[in-house]
Amino acid sequence: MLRLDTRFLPGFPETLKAHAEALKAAQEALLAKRRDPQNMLGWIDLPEDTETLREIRRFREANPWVEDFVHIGIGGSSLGAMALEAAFRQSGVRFHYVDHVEPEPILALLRTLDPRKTLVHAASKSGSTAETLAGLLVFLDWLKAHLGEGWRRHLVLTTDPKKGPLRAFAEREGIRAFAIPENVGGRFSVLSPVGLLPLAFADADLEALLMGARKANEQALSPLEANLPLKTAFLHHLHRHLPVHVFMVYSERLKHLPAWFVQLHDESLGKVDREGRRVGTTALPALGPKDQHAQVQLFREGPLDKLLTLVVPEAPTEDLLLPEVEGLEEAEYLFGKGMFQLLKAEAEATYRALAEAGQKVYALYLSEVSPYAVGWLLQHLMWQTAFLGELWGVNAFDQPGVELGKRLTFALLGRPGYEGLADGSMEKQM
Ligand SMILES: O=P(O)(O)OC[C@H]1O[C@](O)(CO)[C@@H](O)[C@@H]1O
Repeated sequence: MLRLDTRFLPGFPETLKAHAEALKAAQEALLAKRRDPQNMLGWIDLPEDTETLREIRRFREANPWVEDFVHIGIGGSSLGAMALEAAFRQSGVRFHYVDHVEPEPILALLRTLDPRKTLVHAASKSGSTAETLAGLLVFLDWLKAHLGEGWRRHLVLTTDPKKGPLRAFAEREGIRAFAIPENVGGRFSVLSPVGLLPLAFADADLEALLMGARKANEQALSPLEANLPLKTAFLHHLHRHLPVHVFMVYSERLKHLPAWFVQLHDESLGKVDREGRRVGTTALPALGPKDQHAQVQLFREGPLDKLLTLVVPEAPTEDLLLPEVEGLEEAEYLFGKGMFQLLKAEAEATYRALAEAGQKVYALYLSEVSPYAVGWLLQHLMWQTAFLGELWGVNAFDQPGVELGKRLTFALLGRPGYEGLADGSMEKQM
């Protein structure tokens, strides 16, 4: 379960009420877009897709031999899987992420893997992302060299149901390929097979994850009083003059969650709006308590240019008692306490210290770090982003700003059709 705490933002409930009509209009405008698949709102329906869940389960059961799972994908095609697998892995399967194109770590990984026990999963909505294709080329070659005709059993793809080079390749070669629904974009795809397939090999509780996400859906479809994502979206809207948004999570298990959120927030909302204005706030990832010893100095005494969200678990799923040790009396105040009590106290202390410094800060409490609560949180954040897109007058589901860099890369690599871009005639193409 998720709970919002705005105790250091006085007047927020009244301001929220005063804007109820505008927020209702934003909610209605977003929901009206669900009728057209072009609007890319298919992520709302993913938590209901029990058929895909069954298929993924069957695939996992049919492949009990997997000891190493290599996930090739980048951005939305890897960050969510990585965040959830790190938090909820229960199996002994080892996970490796190829979400980069640096040769040395890939070579180092290949030297440790046994191809007979390795499953390679390449995930890409478009099926044409250069980094992902490069990784796939290397691993395909490696599988073929070691396994001959047996390589097909060691490769699984997740991509668009109809379009793109990966879909075509899967069909030509008869490789198992799961689908990201057409109307689901990469950074909203964590609850599609992009995230669910690796999580199935992690033996994570997928039902609970999806059940939690359905709770966020329930809230997002409710009137304002019960609509948590609309409320947090409004918090961001109210503070849109603050350029930095710190997303600070008090959970080691969720250490990769801020990176997933950064892509969701920045790539969805950093845009030119309908009036031609540049809008957006810059999400900054932070992890408590580690960043208390790295970034909090800046948050306390640096510029008052931030809205901070602290994500804090309310209870542990398991706790550790801090024992008494003779000779370490300096730590006496810790003796007999649960370690979680220290974590909670640090989160609360940082919350108060940041508010005292004059930063704008609110907390989102997670009942615990469980698949259910985190599924709820992820879907909540996707709704928050979608509502913000409405409030800021931008399309939260495209990313035109990344295209030029991609085209220039193609030109630099001599890809046919992109000639001229790399040699200074770029301006002509812009
Ligand atoms: O899933 P794909 O198509 O490989 O894209 C990977 C990532 O690249 C982007 O398109 C940005 O270039 C992201 O939106 C996306 O998550």
